[in-house]
Amino acid sequence: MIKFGTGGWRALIGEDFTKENVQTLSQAVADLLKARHCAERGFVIGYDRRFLSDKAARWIAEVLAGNGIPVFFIDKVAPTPLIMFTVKKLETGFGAAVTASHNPADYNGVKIFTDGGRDATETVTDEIESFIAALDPKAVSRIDFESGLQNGLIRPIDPFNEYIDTILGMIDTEAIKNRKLKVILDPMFGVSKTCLQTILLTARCEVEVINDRHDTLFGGRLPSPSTHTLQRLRDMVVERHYDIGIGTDGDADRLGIIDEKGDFIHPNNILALLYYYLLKFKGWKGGVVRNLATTHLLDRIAAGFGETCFEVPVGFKHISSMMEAQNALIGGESSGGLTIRGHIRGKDGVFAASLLIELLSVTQKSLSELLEEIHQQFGYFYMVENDCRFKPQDKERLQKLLFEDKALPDFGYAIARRSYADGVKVYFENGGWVIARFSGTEPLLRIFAEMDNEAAAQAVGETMKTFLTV
Ligand SMILES: O=P(O)(O)OC[C@H]1O[C@H](O)[C@H](O)[C@@H](O)[C@@H]1O
Repeated sequence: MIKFGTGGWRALIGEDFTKENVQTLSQAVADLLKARHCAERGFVIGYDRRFLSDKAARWIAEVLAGNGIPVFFIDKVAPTPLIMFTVKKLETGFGAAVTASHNPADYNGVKIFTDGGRDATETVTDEIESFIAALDPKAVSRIDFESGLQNGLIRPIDPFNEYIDTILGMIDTEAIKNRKLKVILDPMFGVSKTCLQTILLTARCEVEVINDRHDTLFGGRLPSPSTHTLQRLRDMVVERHYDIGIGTDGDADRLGIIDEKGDFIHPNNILALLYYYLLKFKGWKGGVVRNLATTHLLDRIAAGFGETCFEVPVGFKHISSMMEAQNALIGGESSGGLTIRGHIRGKDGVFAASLLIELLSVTQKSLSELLEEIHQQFGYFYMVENDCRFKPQDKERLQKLLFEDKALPDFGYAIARRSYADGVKVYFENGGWVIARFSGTEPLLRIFAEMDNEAAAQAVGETMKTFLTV
């Protein structure tokens, strides 16, 4: 079965991620391009370092070329944001990355991109799913990859320089050169190294890279930057006195940061740091877009500068749409993805990391100092995440309880309102909140709680978890 979730189609290799399904999906994409009369604009394809990614990228190219659609093929492992950037640059209108992003190693998948280098909206993925439903698997048209190269329908491209130079053009490299930062990079066996290392070296940072060999098992860890998965990076930052440690997820659209003390900077705080920096130090104007499981510290910063914070469901496609509608300055999620106005409309871990390096250089402050400044000014926010696995037979019970009965436990705080825009979110009168929602990328129920102190956030999260798991 091919079903799109929060960020593209992801499936277990050998179960649903099969050659046949990849070809079926590609034929449906070809049908969509023809139906929308944009087939002649072509299609960008790139892939990450996962098991079968390079082969699956060729399977997609063969079907699109078999349908007469010109394919721009990035024939080396590439960060997802670079592929999105290429969709924007070549104005193809559509493109795809073979990746399962931060999922476990036995997954792979396909992300579909649209105009301006952004994640396909639900309307587009719903349309692809309906083309799949209507498709006779025997009706897949394909040509061999080699024939596609020969007849020119498949064109190998190398957009690395343009992407790297564009990012270098967007950051203050002179300020970075003067600061002479010591940076350690952990690509988590993924694809960020070439771009990020080149950018940092060009800006004369001292750079060390760990975990960069090709290992489709990601060193046995989940390729998702977190306080646990970046343990080695944390140790090295402290032992070798780096100014910053940068971790990127499997396809480099998300990032995790370790500060000079070895502390993991939560993506919520990365967003707060960058938004505050752009407003205060660069004097830029504009609102911020966050999903409903991301810190409300952003609302406070926005209000402090006379700006607005916009809330959307989880999924970067929603962030992109709202950023566009509101011409917002920055948009991001607590899961570690962000972008800013003027860059691609999707999240970019390489760009976000480069901007943080600029922030360190321009402000001449450490991340922890700057974060303290923000907290002193706008208050303290603590978020806890309690993911729980549920058995498939339990999903129905949970859905009924939460969305039909609309039941809730007693959290001990007065409730201001609730939202059912994505899962259930309860907003307390004191500014705190808790959310429970089904992940669209993993078989998990995600529970997040944010309060003004850690103990309260833990307690609220636990109350929700106990209520749902008994
Ligand atoms: O919480 P989930 O539904 O698993 O989504 C977690 C994340 O997955 C992907 O990376 C999406 O691109 C993000 O937009 C989303 O925040």
